[in-house]
Amino acid sequence: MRLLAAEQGLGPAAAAAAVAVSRQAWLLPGRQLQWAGLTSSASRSAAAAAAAASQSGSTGGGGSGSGGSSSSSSGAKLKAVPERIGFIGAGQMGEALIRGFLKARVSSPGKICCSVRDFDRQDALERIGIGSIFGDATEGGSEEVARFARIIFLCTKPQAMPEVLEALAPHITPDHLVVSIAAGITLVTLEEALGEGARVVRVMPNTPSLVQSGASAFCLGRHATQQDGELVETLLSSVGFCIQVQEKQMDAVTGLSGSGPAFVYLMIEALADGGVAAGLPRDTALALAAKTVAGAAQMVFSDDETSVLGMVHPGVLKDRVASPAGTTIEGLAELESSGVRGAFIRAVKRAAARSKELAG
Ligand SMILES: NC(=O)C1=CN([C@@H]2O[C@H](COP(=O)(O)OP(=O)(O)OC[C@H]3O[C@@H](n4cnc5c(N)ncnc54)[C@H](OP(=O)(O)O)[C@@H]3O)[C@@H](O)[C@H]2O)C=CC1
Ligand SMILES: O=C(O)[C@@H]1CCC=N1
Repeated sequence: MRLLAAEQGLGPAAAAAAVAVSRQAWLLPGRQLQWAGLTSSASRSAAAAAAAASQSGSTGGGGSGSGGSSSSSSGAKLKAVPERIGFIGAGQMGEALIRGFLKARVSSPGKICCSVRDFDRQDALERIGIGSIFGDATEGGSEEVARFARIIFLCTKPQAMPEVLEALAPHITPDHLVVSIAAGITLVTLEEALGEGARVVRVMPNTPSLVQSGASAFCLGRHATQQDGELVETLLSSVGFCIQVQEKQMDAVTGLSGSGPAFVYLMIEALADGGVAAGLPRDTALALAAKTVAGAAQMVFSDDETSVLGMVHPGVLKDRVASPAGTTIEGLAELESSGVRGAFIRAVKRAAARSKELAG
């Protein structure tokens, strides 16, 4: 398209517009995109705000800390959530959420409790100020969490969920909202295990929530109210981007944004290896690789003449980097001949399929 514009003697602006037209095919006509409950009419500013927040650094979503409000990563003022929050399991993802909520000041250490199994976990949580730490969820911990909190996050491995749900079920009342982050575990499984009328939300967060740059999706169970959805959205928005999806999309979300950080880390590591191979010291190579990935991701959310719903198509951005007969196109050709694009697609599909398998 760019070549065509040049052949027609168009200037850079007209050429950019021509590229925009070609790239807009990626958005289906009339498509409604929902970002954290916002409809497409508002999503451009939400996406731009998300990018602005992430540009402000790792604490970009952090709140003012006064007056009981904080800022979401979309820049909107969030009210601190008054309800007490319990975590059953607080490992990699549970602790990332706890730290993220605290950093965003959407909750406070006195309003959070955890059920954990080992002393290391207990120490780590005490160091961030959590005072109410209970033992194994299958040995009384769930009862104590249910007594302490009205919102209960289930953050154990999917394989541990049957016994955790069995232990928790007798203590769940209509006042509780149960939020599961377990890959693959369906709303029906959660609702059946927790008993008739249980208010359940299924969430797929990711670990960058720790630094207010998470990407989460959620779906509501049969008995969860709109207010429950708004509450979960408030919490997840405080630690990054959040979007409501249909449950049938949750395995795909898991394969993409749940597992995705690991795929990107592998890419950063490989880029840094390339830098070392080309002669850079390891630390310089790693810093350049990670900053390049972060900056490239932010560019997708930049608002230019080609953007649609606040996003620029990555193909447009890629084309702007690659000069004719330059360095980038040589590297891109190498990636394409190595099948990297297909490898990423297959990685997401395989991870999504594994999420489906975990449903049992
Ligand atoms: N890691 C990630 O990036 C993401 C994970 N998830 C989901 O989050 C969940 C947790 O994953 P992750 O944080 O990685 O796993 P971790 O193993 O790091 O954390 C799970 C924690 O749960 C604890 N636990 C297990 N059984 C009990 C019990 N009966 N009572 C109290 N605590 C218990 C474990 O303790 P112990 O160590 O003693 O076994 C562990 O600390 C999974 O369901 C996963 O699918 C979702 C999105 C992203
Ligand atoms: O690897 C896993 O199973 C979890 C779910 C998504 C990310 N980590």
